[in-house]
Amino acid sequence: MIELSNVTFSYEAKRVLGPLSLSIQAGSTCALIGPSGCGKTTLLHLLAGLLTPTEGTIQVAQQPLIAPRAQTSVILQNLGLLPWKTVYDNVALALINSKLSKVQLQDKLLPLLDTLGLKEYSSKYPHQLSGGQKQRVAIARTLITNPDVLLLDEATSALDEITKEKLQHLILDIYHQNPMTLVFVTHSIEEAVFLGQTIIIMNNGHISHTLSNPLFGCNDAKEHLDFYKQCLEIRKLLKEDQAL
Ligand SMILES: Nc1ncnc2c1ncn2[C@@H]1O[C@H](COP(=O)(O)OP(=O)(O)OP(=O)(O)O)[C@@H](O)[C@H]1O
Repeated sequence: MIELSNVTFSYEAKRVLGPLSLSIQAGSTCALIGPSGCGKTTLLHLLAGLLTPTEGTIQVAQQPLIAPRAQTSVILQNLGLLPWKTVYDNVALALINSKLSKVQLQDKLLPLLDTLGLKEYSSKYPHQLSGGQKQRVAIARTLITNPDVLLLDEATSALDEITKEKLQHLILDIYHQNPMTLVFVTHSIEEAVFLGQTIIIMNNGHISHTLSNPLFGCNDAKEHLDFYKQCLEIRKLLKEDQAL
């Protein structure tokens, strides 16, 4: 689904990523984890087509990626909600080019807002929402277009532990209902192990480790000791990388 071949990226003359080759299977989930500044967001922006590789190529769904794709949805760190639009209109914005009638739009939007626990907030503005509610609006806006690739940049980072867990379960449920290719940047080892089928550890613009995660997809993973063993393994690798 996603193929990177010898990709590098430089901001002005400074190379911050690569060369890096990577293959992500269609319908799988992939966590990107690593220390601050190692290039996770840059990689995600490249996958979104928001940045163009300095060298190398990226293919998504067998097509060269030369611009953002309509079927790829992205939630960036700032969420990109428009403060002057209501929850409903922020989500509806994703379908602005779809030529749906007002009623068709409502039929599509209201069930999704309901699923995400946002129906009662549909006429509220972003500043009237909590951090977790804003994250869910951003997720609703991306899901309404049925993306085949979903890219998340620290989607749960600003949230308290319980809200974070709820959102992680919601992301897993959404994935189970409609498995898209999900790539997410996280600073949380637990989030990587809970949501990542493949866990990619990055360091200094390179991939230092790629792990396949047998615990992925299990709703009650956090009830099992193996989950924490996997977390410890990743913690160890991250520490080893930083000691280099
Ligand atoms: N617009 C920019 N211009 C110049 N350098 C940049 C720019 N954006 C990022 N960088 C540099 O590129 C490198 C990678 O940044 P990136 O944001 O991809 O890292 P990250 O792993 O996502 O970090 P964090 O976890 O802190 O969000 C860093 O050294 C950063 O300073």
